[in-house]
Amino acid sequence: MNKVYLDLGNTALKVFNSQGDLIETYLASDVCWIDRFKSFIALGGVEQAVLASVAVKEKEAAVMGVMKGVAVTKASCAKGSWKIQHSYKQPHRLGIDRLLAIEAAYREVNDRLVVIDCGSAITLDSVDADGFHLGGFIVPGYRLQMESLLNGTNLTFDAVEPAQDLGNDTSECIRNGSLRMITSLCESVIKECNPSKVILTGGDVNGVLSSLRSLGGVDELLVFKGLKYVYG
Ligand SMILES: Nc1ncnc2c1ncn2[C@@H]1O[C@H](COP(=O)(O)OP(=O)(O)O)[C@@H](O)[C@H]1O
Ligand SMILES: CC(C)(COP(=O)(O)O)[C@@H](O)C(=O)NCCC(=O)O
Ligand SMILES: [K+]
Repeated sequence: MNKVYLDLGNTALKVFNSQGDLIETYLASDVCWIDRFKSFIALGGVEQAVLASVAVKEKEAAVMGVMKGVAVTKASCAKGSWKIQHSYKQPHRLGIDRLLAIEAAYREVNDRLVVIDCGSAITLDSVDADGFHLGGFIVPGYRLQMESLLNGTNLTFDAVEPAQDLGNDTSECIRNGSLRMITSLCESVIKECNPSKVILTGGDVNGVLSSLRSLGGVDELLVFKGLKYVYG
């Protein structure tokens, strides 16, 4: 497996091989995650890596520190040939995971699209038929919404599955409220942008936010594919 593709988000580090198989996942909440990643690299099979990182610099430095001896290419909007032109006033400020996801999606759809990434944060990005990034939205992901209520109020609640209905106890009101808020945001953006395709990605699309899958297609490999398209 000589070359790997790394997606370092605020919650997870995902390692893909060149075929797009997810071969390792490390959650930041796991105290030993960096040691486990170190053991993986110490196996010696990895010679090259392409890294997409939006993590805090300490976490990124820890990942880079483990990869001494590996030739690492760090993805950035300033490096590589992109089909997406974007709208950010300061281009380097756009999260590289967002840029890679819309790059991959646009290369496949070649038309107006909306990409929704449900991870630590939820991002929505709109692209026109010419590959121009019209802009987007960033809101706290589902877990962060729960954490902010736990941290900022006296509320306690259970881990019930969220649904779209009105809640009849505190837990239902909170969880369903967040799901409803996220769903409504997605629907209103889709309505306004009128894309020919909506693509959903990010860890929560397979779990707590799986009801969003009715809004479009799902592609868990968008960031990987973007890395592969732009950096080979
Ligand atoms: N402590 C945790 N234990 C289990 N799953 C978690 C934990 N924290 C986050 N997750 C889940 O991990 C997934 C991470 O999503 P992902 O899109 O990879 O996030 P990011 O790109 O922000 O790192 C989400 O489904 C999230 O709910
Ligand atoms: C918005 C994000 C925090 C999402 O990160 P994630 O949920 O994938 O961990 C990340 O794309 C980021 O740090 N972006 C930089 C700011 C911006 O895109 O405007
Ligand atoms: K995200």
